[in-house]
Amino acid sequence: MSDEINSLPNTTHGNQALLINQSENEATDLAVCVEGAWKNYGYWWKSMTALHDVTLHVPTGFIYGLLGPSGCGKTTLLRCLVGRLQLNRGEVTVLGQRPGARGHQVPGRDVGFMPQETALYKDFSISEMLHYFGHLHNMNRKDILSREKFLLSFLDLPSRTKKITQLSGGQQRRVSLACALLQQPQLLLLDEPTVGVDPLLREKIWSHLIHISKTSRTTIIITTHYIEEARKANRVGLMRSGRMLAEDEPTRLLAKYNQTSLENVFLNLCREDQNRVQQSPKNSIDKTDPTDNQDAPETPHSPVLDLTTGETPYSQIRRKELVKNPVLRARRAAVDCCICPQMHKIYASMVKDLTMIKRSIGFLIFQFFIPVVQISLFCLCIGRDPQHIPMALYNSEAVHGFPTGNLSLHLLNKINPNQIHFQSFNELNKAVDAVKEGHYWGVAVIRYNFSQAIKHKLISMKTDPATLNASSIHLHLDMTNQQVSFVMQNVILTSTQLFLKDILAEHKVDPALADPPVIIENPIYGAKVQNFLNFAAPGMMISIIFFLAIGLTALIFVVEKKEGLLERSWIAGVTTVEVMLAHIIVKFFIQFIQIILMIVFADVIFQVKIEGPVILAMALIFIQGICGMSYGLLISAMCEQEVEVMEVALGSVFPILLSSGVIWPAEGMPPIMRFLSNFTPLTHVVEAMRCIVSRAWTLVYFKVWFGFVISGAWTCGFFALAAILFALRK
Ligand SMILES: Nc1ncnc2c1ncn2[C@@H]1O[C@H](COP(=O)(O)OP(=O)(O)OP(=O)(O)O)[C@@H](O)[C@H]1O
Repeated sequence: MSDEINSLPNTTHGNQALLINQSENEATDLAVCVEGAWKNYGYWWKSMTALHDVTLHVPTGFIYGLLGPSGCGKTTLLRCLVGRLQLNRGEVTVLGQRPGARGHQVPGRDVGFMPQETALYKDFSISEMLHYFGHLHNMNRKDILSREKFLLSFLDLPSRTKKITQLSGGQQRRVSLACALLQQPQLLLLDEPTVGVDPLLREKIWSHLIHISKTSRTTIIITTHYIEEARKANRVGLMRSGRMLAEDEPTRLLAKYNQTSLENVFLNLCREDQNRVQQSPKNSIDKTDPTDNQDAPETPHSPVLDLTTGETPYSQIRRKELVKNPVLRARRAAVDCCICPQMHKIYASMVKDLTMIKRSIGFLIFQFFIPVVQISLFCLCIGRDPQHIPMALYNSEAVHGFPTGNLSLHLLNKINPNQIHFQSFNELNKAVDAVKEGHYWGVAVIRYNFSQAIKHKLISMKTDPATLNASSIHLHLDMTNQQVSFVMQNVILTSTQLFLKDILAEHKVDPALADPPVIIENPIYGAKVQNFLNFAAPGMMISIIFFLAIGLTALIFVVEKKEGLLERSWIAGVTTVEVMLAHIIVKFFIQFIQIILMIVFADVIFQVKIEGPVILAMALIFIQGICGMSYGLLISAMCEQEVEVMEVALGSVFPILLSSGVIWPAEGMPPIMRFLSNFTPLTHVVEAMRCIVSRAWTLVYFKVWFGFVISGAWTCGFFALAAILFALRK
């Protein structure tokens, strides 16, 4: 129950309590009561007022026609009634409580809402669409089927198995109406239900609405552009530019204005309103922010009070007490948010997600392939040593053939041709020019007296500069490619060491003399021969699943939001938590298969050895996938269009990837960047993954469990932010 309303003295509020005098002098309870409603869109100078001090009263069992031209605020008012929009000022009571109040079924089962856009899942059949809403409202299968049968025949719909995409625009609107009528709610809010409907069917729909309003006391608020069809309503409200010009029975309005059509009544009211606005000293009501004007006197145009018969109980409500109270509203919102997720709503959302997947099997297979292709390409293209590096060779000793005892040939034979591929030149200048032209990565130069000098150095222990110079290979390298030049130097250094050992052994000297004074013992972790792949692959596995989850979730939710599907589900009572839980459960299976395929490819085919428990590695990747989903949800809360999603998602991929130490060790970053990298959602998780994969660490190690905790914390943070943004941007 609304706290403020309860606290108001001298007012009688609530579904059963608030009574109004009808023209027939009957006492009728109010299903919907709106008092002094102001609604602004946007902030600061961009703000525009969509509702100006609107008052609306709909007794239970009434059909209320909400009329007015396009843009006058009808949809805004309906969205306030179902709790999708919060008023800036004023109060709304629907079926006795504030919409969205804890435990209230508005939004939820008690309200059937038909939005202006069709808001249907295009790939679903009519039956699947009805079943989705039926499950959301916790209806059993039998009830859903019996209502489905009735609605199909009543709304003149084609076969239940027909897809929404195969229906005409008018038929789609009727399916949308069927979804609103499905659970036989106490309150029906229909935004333009008769658009695109032929006159006969329009008549039938009206008869049905009148029938349910009489027999089951369903309250119906209907907006329409066809002003005359609203004659059938018990009460109409005529709106213009966000203001309620009049609210009364159609016959009484016709009598009061001495007119034969509601169109003319509306014209008269518009003229009166126009004069009133022109005479108003302010004349700038559209720009007024009601929240800045809370102490201003009542506006002179208080049409409802002017045009209804005399004093009503609502006029006793002190408007000033209905002003925005941020603390109270924040407290209310926080309490309302703490709703325990309900199984039937999660189930309905899961069935809906699975149906969507079923409709796009190709896309599902594609989803399985993406991580496999990405990890395979990564393992194939990244981290391997460059091979067959072309190098020029100028061997002075061999220019005129190889003399006996030629040691340069011996040395060159030690160099693996698969790693460095030499091309001999007879002139040094030509070899250097070929490097300058980019044909080779460098020139190896061997002096004419190399063999002699080597013997002098090793056997006779001569170390004068001339001997040292002549006994060395001279490398003139193109150092523009770090990895290639590193491999060239490394290969030539190791081969030379082997060559020296051979020479020493030939001359009965211990070859160990050629070893550098460093002994690399068996490593504590990892293999003696390491490669870049082992370093980068764990990070890549985490990143692939993380970024995939971001993209897919963000796109799915933005499309649903854009097409009004998410809003419709929210009005049917689903919460963001339930939608997300359903998404996670369904994605669990997809992600599970993705992770298995990726690990099999990396481990079995590309030999990325996972030393630790594979299950732990999979669990970490999985949790990071959920983190990606919640980040995707946050992106979808921020963006309105798919293009924006792509921009934000792609815009975050590289900064996160580069600063989290996935590609290059964080130890190589400047201190400030290294500090900042602690605050990316990947850094600690990737580190934990490396510890599991390379060091066989388990959860008893700090770095591993910290990775899990950080991933969970980012997930909760993204999710909370997304929920707040969704609530703020309603
Ligand atoms: N999300 C929004 N942000 C900013 N302004 C909005 C938003 N939604 C509606 N408006 C503005 O509020 C005013 C009322 O819009 P609303 O959709 O309630 O009108 P309507 O009477 O339902 O019109 P129609 O019959 O064409 O649907 C319009 O001027 C519209 O431009």
